[in-house]
Amino acid sequence: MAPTASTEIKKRPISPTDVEGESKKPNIQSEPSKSQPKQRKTKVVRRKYKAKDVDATSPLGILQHEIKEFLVEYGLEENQISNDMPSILNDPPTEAKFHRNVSDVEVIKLSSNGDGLAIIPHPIKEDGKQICLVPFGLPGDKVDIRVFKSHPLYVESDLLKVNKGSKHRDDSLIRCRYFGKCSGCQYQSVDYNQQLVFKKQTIENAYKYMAPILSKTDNGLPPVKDTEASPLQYGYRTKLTPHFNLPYTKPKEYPPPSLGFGAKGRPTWRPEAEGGEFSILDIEECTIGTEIINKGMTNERSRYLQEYMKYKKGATILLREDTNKITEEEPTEQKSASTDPEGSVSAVTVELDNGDKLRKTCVTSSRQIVTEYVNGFQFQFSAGEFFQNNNSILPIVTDYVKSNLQIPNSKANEPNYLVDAYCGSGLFSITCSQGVSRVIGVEVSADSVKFAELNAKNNHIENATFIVGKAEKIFGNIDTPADRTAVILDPPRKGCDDVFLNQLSEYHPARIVYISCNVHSQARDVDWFINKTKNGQNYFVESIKGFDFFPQTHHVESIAVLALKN
Ligand SMILES: C[S@@+](CC[C@H](N)C(=O)[O-])C[C@H]1O[C@@H](n2cnc3c(N)ncnc32)[C@H](O)[C@@H]1O
Repeated sequence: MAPTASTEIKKRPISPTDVEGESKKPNIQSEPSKSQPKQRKTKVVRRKYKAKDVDATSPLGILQHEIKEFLVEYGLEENQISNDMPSILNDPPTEAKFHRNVSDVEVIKLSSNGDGLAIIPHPIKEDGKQICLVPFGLPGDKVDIRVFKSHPLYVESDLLKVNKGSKHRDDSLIRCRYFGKCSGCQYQSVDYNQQLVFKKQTIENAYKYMAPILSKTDNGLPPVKDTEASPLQYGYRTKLTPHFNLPYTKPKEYPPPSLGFGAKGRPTWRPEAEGGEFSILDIEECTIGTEIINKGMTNERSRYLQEYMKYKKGATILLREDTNKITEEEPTEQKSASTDPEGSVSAVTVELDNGDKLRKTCVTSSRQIVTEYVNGFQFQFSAGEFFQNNNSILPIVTDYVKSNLQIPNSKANEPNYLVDAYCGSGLFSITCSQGVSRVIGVEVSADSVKFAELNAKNNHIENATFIVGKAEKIFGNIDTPADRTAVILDPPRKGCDDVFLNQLSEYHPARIVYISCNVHSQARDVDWFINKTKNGQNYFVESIKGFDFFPQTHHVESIAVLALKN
């Protein structure tokens, strides 16, 4: 069904959007001439380059640090690597010189978002160089590329051909027929242990760039621990969201637009990769998705192919795994879930080592309640709300968090407490509740708090209470003695704000366990907390460790533990 990729190397059409920050079309205006009223004179307005705002903890923000490091390592000045954006925008011959093919480029290192980084000759400056992003490039690869997009201090390219593979490259490991085109995975051609090494380096770099004070202080940071492997390296993702766009002006009849995930450039290095030549790839299966999620994808795809003409605009399809225990006594509750073309609910049955049998289905409605099991605890939540996406690693992560909450020098029977900021539907509050006198969870989503309360009840946890509110306002409501309280932080990608970190410092808990899906905002927050808040200097970073929630991708979850100095 998915069109096969063309092996021809197509020249990208020159487009205004191929220059960062420039989106306007050339503005050509006509003005009446005073002397000859009938003749029209054309005035060409030059297109201006305007840089986009970049979040400092996003991959583009981190790229600025990586570029600076390159300049130092290679003894280059900024003016040697800079690109003349007004000329690229306004002068087609210059543009053609920049957006060109370059052969036998050596990939030097990996960027924080898993792209290779290379240095190539500058197309205009005699002693100049360009810093180039090479998607799917690995350190040591020798590759042919096509530069297609310019930015003031770097360029972007498509990978055309791998001439000599890096020592880390083994393309026989690739399992996905879309790998090389899909923006989801970057590391399928890398041995799994090496992926874990790359992720450890990402964490080390994140602290180097984003925690400048701690990383320059003797004993400011402990060595980053080895990254914890995911028990499942494929077939682990319990949620996927394929999407599609529709044409702006719809003819009476048109073929189904592709349904899948975003494409990564227009590479030709894997001519066998499927998915078509679209910005959204046409995808029928995802190798990192669980078996039932892939069944759901097949079902929803065939439904989409029948019904796409009924949609008014593009949409995202939710695929969320729902797990229910099969018991002899009670029949499994029949919830609505993705059905095959014959109308039967698709299901997968799994038998665990302890003899428990689980029935998995795929839910597509964001409001439907789904269930997951972690370390013997049952969790329910709305399919559209946040829940971690890799169930296989959650027992390891929750055990690790729990083991790091111990208040030092505790005497037997002394009460201790747990505050779980950004608690969602109670994952850490509940899995860490045993051995703690009281747990208080705080969460901005009232829906998630409703489920946190339900999950505590269903798991017979009686020492947990949950508050709907912003973590930034939490400390007015917390009455537990700070020296007996550990705090878990698990904020969204953007991290914690200064208001929250100042209050946390004022509160002065005995321990802090900071879990993050964006190690760059974590590193920034840890540096700021210790060096810029009132009581921050009383803490030290006890440990930093990565957890591989997303094998085959560049993503890494990081847990930092902060403890009070003696
Ligand atoms: C990364 S999730 C972690 C959830 C939970 N710890 C888990 O593992 O399932 C972050 C959570 O923070 C919540 N959140 C976002 N901003 C918040 C804020 N300002 N105060 C409290 N919670 C917030 C989100 O709704 C989301 O549930």
